[in-house]
Amino acid sequence: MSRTKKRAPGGGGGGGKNWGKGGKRKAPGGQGGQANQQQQKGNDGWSTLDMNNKRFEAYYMDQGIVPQEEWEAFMDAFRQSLPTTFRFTAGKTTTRQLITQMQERFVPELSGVEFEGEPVKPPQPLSWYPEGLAWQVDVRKSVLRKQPDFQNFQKFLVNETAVGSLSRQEAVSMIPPLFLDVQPHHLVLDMCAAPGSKTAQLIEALHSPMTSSPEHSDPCPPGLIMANDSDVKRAYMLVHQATRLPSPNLCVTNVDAGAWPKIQVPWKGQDPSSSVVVKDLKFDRILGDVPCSGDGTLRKNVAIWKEWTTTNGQGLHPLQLRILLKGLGSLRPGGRMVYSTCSLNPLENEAVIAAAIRECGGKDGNIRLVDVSNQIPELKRAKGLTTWKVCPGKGRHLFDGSANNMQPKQEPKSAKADKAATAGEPAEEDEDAAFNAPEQTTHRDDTTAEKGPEPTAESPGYRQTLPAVPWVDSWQRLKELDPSMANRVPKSLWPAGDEAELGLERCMRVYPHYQNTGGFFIAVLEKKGAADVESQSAGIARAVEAMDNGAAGPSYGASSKRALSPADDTEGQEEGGAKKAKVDEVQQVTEPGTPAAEAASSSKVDQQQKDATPETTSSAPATAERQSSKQKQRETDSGYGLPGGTPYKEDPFEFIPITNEQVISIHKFFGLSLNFPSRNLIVRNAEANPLRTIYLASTAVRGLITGGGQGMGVHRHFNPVKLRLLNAGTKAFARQESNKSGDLECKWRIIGDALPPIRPYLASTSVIAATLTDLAFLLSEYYPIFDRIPAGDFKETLKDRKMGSHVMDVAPSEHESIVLKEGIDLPIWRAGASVNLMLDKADRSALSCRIFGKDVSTNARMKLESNKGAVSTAAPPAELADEVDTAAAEEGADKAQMLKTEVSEEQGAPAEAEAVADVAGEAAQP
Ligand SMILES: C[S@@+](CC[C@H](N)C(=O)[O-])C[C@H]1O[C@@H](n2cnc3c(N)ncnc32)[C@H](O)[C@@H]1O
Repeated sequence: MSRTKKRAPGGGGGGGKNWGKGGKRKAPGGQGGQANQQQQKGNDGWSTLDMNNKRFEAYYMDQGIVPQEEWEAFMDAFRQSLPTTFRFTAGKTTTRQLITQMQERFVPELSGVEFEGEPVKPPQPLSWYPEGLAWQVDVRKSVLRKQPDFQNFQKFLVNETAVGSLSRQEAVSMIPPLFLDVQPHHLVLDMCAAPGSKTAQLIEALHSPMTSSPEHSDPCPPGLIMANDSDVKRAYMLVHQATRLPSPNLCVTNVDAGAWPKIQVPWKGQDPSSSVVVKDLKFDRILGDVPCSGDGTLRKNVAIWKEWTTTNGQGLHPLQLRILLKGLGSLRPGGRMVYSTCSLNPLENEAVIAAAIRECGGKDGNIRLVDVSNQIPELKRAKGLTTWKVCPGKGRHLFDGSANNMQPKQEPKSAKADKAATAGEPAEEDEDAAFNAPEQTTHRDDTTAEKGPEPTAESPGYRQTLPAVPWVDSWQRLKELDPSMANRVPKSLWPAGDEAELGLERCMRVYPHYQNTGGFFIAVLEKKGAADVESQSAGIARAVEAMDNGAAGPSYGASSKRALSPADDTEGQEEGGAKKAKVDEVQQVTEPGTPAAEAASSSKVDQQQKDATPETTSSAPATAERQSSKQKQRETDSGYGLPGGTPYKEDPFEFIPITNEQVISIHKFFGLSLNFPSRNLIVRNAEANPLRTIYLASTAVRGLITGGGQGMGVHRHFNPVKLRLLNAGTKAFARQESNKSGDLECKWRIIGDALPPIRPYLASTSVIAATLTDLAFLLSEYYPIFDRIPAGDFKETLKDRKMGSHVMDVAPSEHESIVLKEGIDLPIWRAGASVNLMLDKADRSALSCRIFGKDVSTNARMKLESNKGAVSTAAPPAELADEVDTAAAEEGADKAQMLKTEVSEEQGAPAEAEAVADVAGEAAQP
């Protein structure tokens, strides 16, 4: 059998030169030279691990996840490193330019490049991703970094990633959001969102559904994206990521999705005479990209080869089911939820989907799997399984006989264990360790081996060379064999016979050999009901507007008080006769009297969840007793969380009164039109006082923050406490200190990232027309005093403008034979005698490379000069003596630094900065 670059059946994959040089070594079992005994080692140190795991092969071969004739291609693909894949941000003004740059510059530049003596295919768009937005290069990241041929391309990727125009993301990870079909008016929940690759796609889709064209982008759509993660550090990663894709519609929360709370919001019907009432928030779209064993990521996380055991997946099943049920309970009729994992294991996939549908009433209930087989037809995928096998825990002790011929024991385990204990014999569980131990036992005896060549992976005899798996036919059978084990294992792991009826074939399995990717599982579920039911975003907006106009707010009354007890507040919110999705739903899918919920809570993962998330099921008084007075004091000092829950230390989210003098000065200076959503401006202090940063939120976000009734401690509103809200909206205005502050009419500048949502409301007096020549000057000039600005309209208009923040509107134009095809808006600061482009270093470099094909910014020049030992030491012109600090402060600060400063100054504790630093090295997950 050749272990070569066999082209994958799915086309497009497997054949690229994206793996290291294969070395062969003698297999532990003594039969060398086969693909499954291959060791991968590239000259860039790709991996020296043994990429074999016979238990893995035996387990999945028995599950029948791919046909025998594809087995070799399937396993072979897993042993190769992943290609590099990335996506351009949909709907940004730069997106089309960047795609053109790929086509016209990098595809030709990288054609004919070789790696390890073989040609590498030039970058190509992923055929199944809309609008040519996603691309693939058939070399792994480390090669891109090290090979000189890729240097310019690598720089391009780094620059554009830093400014949010591009996201590196594994191809399969891009799939789930595509099936959600997010629209601008949708209320969207991403239940397990960190580190945020898919959240980014959801944000993009909300603003510009699957398009590369900025004309169809809505900078402040009616919908909402709520990105949640139960791990607080990872949730702060989401906050950090959000700075790359600023959106007024984004909220970041930090709760256990398996105990997703009921959220109340103000709502008003379409009838103008109706009053504002309270509604439970129902989402139009939900993504449940749940925690999983991750064996579909073998190509990236090579340690899994060694660590994988048959029990990896099943411990997560209860948590996955709880999260899915909570999601389905929070969906509006006609709403859609996508459940996904990067695991191949049916126990984490089809078994979870089937149990959830059953729990919601089965095939006649209110949840159905959507047939998406005609959507994204270019994406090759396999159907979901309608049957699978279960090997519960370390089940080997349940059997007699050789590993290849397991017979159920004659006596139930418990009786035998008792006897053994009496006789002082070792516990039989030791045998399980043997099955799951790293050594791989092959079961061809030596005589067979001598008889002929080893069967190839695609021949029927191959399975005999792998260990047997201790499968148990049903939960009832397990109960007969080992009642105590059965008590700890959920019945919902096993197929119940109704899988085909439930439509499990509609699930999707993506395998690595199909299109040179990792492995992934995706299921699209829908809550039955009219798909055209109005999104709650419209009712929330009507309610918020009515309250702005003096209508009475809703009465949260007793329900709000009840919500103070988290134990009361975790029940499901089904409509239309669906069963309630309770926190203990796992219990309901097991044999009566079987405490499967115990199994759930005894699983390691669950325990970790409990450690990391609010104790939402504990009783308040009991917890209060446990708290030391010191801890109580700390909580009082730093904010409040739910009683008994993790303290919630965030500064409050306060909307600034529109009568605030700073808001009035912003309105006047920028000539904002009357329909600018001034009421949606947030600050992070209890006094609602604009000190350094003002955030802009969408109306749906305002409804969410102000809903839920009265808050606690420093928090005026309850929802932020309940959801442990970490971030809302996007930074819009920053206070600009200047030596000439006294002369400023308005001390606030527009933050560049927030230009898209603010630009439509700006008066023409805040915008200054410019050309590419003016932009080239501002990018490359150390001291951009008025006298040095190229003669023209920009210079003349600028001189007449007031000191402060303006927008430079660069029209399509030409400079030194470089053509700018599409106009761009950029923030500038008009100082006393100079003007500055208000972009940080990364933005300047990226902009410069994108337009001029090289970095012409002062930053690059400074680097170059310092390398040559000739840094410009010329003093700034006298005109700038009292204003250089304004420019330098802005230009010198990169985003991360700005973020840290702002966080530590505004939030008292630099929690976000710390979290970002802690997780900085973490690679984006699929
Ligand atoms: C597979 S990752 C999600 C990847 C993410 N969707 C992306 O595309 O970047 C699973 C995430 O779930 C989070 N998680 C684990 N248990 C959770 C729970 N009970 N509730 C919410 N999030 C949870 C983990 O912290 C982890 O960040």
